[in-house]
Amino acid sequence: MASNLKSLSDYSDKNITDMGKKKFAIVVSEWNEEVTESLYQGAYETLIANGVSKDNIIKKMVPGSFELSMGAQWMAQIEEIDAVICLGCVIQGETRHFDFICDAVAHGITNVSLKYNKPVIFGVLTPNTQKQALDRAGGKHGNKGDEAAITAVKMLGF
Ligand SMILES: Nc1c(NC[C@H](O)[C@H](O)[C@H](O)CO)[nH]c(=O)[nH]c1=O
Ligand SMILES: CC(=O)[C@@H](O)COP(=O)(O)O
Repeated sequence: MASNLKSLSDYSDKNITDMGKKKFAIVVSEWNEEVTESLYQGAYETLIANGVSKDNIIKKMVPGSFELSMGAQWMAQIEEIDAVICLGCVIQGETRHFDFICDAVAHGITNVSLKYNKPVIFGVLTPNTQKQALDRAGGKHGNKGDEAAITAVKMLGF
């Protein structure tokens, strides 16, 4: 369902299990930092709102979304980490570079999740414009960071 039909920040909080002892890593891309920092704030606040301790949230930065897979792997291999949330924003430019980054990071994050048998959440915006990005990072379509965080919480309650 397109984001303009369902806010990224709307979710059911039914069946959320106790997150008091769960540890989360949030890996954030530095590219489009205005957007990714908003995604991080959304994810952080959503984790806290669902019972996660501030002391159990680790933030790590990577240069760009392409590096999210590597950052996710370095965090997922830490036994104490229960879930990894990857946040990025890849904005379409003039060339096909966008396609290669988006494809690589989607497959990379999936591979890390399956390799370490832990939720590794794809919280990466792939808009055509800066406006579309801002609309999905706390704007009219909600915050993709909220969605990524509640997805991690729900997966830990599987
Ligand atoms: N254009 C965007 C990038 N590009 C950088 C790549 O992610 C990567 O860091 C570089 O290719 C070196 O490996 N990254 C984003 O996150 N968003 C963009 O719009
Ligand atoms: C997604 C990108 O890497 C992109 O911003 C690069 O821009 P361009 O395709 O115009 O070189």
